[in-house]
Amino acid sequence: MSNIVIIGAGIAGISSALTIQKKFPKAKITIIADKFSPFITSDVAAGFWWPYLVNFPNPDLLNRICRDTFNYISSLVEKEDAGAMWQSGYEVNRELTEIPHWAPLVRGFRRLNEDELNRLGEGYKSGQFFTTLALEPTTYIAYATKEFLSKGGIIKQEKVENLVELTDSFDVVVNCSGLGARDLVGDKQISPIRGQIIRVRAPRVKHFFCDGDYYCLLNSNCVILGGTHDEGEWNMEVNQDTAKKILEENIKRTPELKGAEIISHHVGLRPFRSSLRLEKETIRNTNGRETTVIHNYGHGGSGITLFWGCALHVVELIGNGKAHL
Ligand SMILES: Cc1cc2nc3c(=O)[nH]c(=O)nc-3n(C[C@H](O)[C@H](O)[C@H](O)COP(=O)(O)OP(=O)(O)OC[C@H]3O[C@@H](n4cnc5c(N)ncnc54)[C@H](O)[C@@H]3O)c2cc1C
Ligand SMILES: O=C(O)C(=O)CO
Repeated sequence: MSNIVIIGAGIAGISSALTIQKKFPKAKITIIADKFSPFITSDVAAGFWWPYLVNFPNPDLLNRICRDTFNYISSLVEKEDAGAMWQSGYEVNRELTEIPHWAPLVRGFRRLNEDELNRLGEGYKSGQFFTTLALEPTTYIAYATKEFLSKGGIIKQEKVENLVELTDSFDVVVNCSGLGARDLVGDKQISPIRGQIIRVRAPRVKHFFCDGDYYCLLNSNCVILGGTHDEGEWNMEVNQDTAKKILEENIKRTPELKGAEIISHHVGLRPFRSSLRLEKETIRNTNGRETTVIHNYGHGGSGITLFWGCALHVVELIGNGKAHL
């Protein structure tokens, strides 16, 4: 039986494990990670489907990845325990922007007119109203992990010090280590973009709102207020002044937040890379053994927006050449 390992148990790792398990049902598939949900970056995410702080050089593949992920999340909405939901709202900008490439994917995309922009706040030059999805990562990761284990998947808690060491015992290694790739494979192109958020209870808020500086996004039983984006910042401590500013600025934009009950504060480090790394390499180790390594990391602020399309592409990269797996 062939042996496949996925490094990482975040949204990228667990989804890659599911698509691989579906494609190669006879393979032995193991997820190795040093940290698991609910203590990883993926858990901090609002789960909002919206390409943000991510680069990828192949626009056709990016569109396909966006479409595959959007369609997959929309298929999860009817499943009680998957954590998917629809939400409508406003995205506005202080500069003139083009219609985004993903506009045809979301529902009811409509550009806002000048009067609407003026009513939403000062200085907005363009914007749109649309209906998109949210997939709450912690809920989804639990849902997906249950499916992975039910089909014979194996999970191990361990920090991988050196990826090449795994090539002696695995036919395929899938690297979904997020920001950990900086050390795991010495990739200095990946660095953190620190984000701080607040989870609040605000039942009167019925629309999302984002304007490039701050955002108010819906989840099934809370509203998520953000969104700082500090490049190269590793500090994981909640900054109280930042929290106060996030709350104040969001109340200005969404007055229904007044009096909202604070549930919790969180900090996460977006795994930002000059370009999302979604590619294959073959490693021949010192014993002359060849192993296929697939890299799937560097999703920046869009890990939930891109995860399923990336996981499907991981299987394509492993390729039919491994049909015997
Ligand atoms: C504040 C904030 C809000 C966000 N909101 C959204 C949003 O609304 N929509 C969206 O699409 N994206 C959002 N994101 C981005 C999203 O969270 C990330 O892009 C995504 O979580 C990255 O997933 P990942 O699986 O690559 O990484 P992670 O979740 O960080 O998982 C990495 C895994 O690899 C493991 N690992 C790393 N190195 C090693 C090693 N050497 N050995 C063993 N295991 C290792 C870790 O333990 C972990 O299990 C947000 C991010 C932040 C910070
Ligand atoms: O803060 C982020 O990274 C987001 O994607 C919010 O949608």
